[in-house]
Amino acid sequence: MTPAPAPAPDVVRSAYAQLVVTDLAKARWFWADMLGFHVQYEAPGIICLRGSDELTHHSVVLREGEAAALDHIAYRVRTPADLDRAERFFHRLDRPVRRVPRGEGTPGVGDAVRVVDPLGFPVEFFHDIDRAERLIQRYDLRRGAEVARLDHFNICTPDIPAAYAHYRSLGFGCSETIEGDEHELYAAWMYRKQTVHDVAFTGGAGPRLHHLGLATHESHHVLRCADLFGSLRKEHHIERGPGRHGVSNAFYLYLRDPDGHRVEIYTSDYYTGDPGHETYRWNVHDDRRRDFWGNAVIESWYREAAPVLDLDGEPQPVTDALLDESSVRVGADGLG
Ligand SMILES: O=C1C=CC(S(=O)(=O)O)=CC1(O)O
Ligand SMILES: [Ca+2]
Ligand SMILES: [Fe+2]
Repeated sequence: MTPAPAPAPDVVRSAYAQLVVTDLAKARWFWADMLGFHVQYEAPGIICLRGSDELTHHSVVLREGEAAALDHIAYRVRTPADLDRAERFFHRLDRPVRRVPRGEGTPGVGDAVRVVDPLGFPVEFFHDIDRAERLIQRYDLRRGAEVARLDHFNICTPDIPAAYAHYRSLGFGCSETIEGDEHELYAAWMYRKQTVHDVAFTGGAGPRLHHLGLATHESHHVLRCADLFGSLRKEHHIERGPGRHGVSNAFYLYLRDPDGHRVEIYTSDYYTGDPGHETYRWNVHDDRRRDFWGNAVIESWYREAAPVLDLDGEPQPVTDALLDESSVRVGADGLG
């Protein structure tokens, strides 16, 4: 008899991502100088970064290594007791689970639980993290895109319904979906904090990291970011946009860092915190779903994503997609 699922940990929000980059100096230029992250901590081979609004140690960690990859994504949980819940929850699913005491994991983070979730992603759950100086009104320190905070993870996975079911079992709400005529699920946006998403699923070979969503306060920060890359003859870092999303209604720009890690500069989505918040469902044939103005989605955005590591730092094998949205002939995408 299948044992009942253990109570889920109480996830507060998507909190940080640790990326492997092959040249820390080049990455520092992109993430700090161009995006405007503040360097909270740096030591040989590692940099911890945070946005202007963030009051904890970091939201992005760059670790130097041989090949670009996602080391892990991390969710903050509400209480220390939620670490035990996370450990039991994923043990019950017969998934790899590892306790990481403060000092043995990511700098600034307290005791943590790391797992490989049922989708194959390396995920950390933590409660304690060092506080950091309030920079919210230090306008004198803002630069580049002036990123304010990490907003979301977007992950590539071959089985969107399985991803949806897993995150529902963790208590995530669903703000928006992209569905076929028979309601087959192509993509979903899911949340714990009271905005459009903490995590979203893009159909494709996986487990792979599609992008990190970084929030700025205003659309002019998104535009300035694009202008800065253009001015410096670094326009090749711009992959998609600027534009207005259908899903989320956010104003966006997608960039690729020196290792190809994708980031989204993202602003002006909406509140989802009331009881019974209703999911908004887009049809996969609606040209406005991914760009509200009907602009095509560049093929690399559907095809390219970063590999992820297991708990021992080894790359995870990927499984091909079950559904391929880019093969759905949609006028705006125009992809065959
Ligand atoms: O954050 C996002 C919000 C919307 C979209 S989409 O391109 O509009 O589907 C993509 C995205 O997941 O990056
Ligand atoms: Ca380009
Ligand atoms: Fe996004």
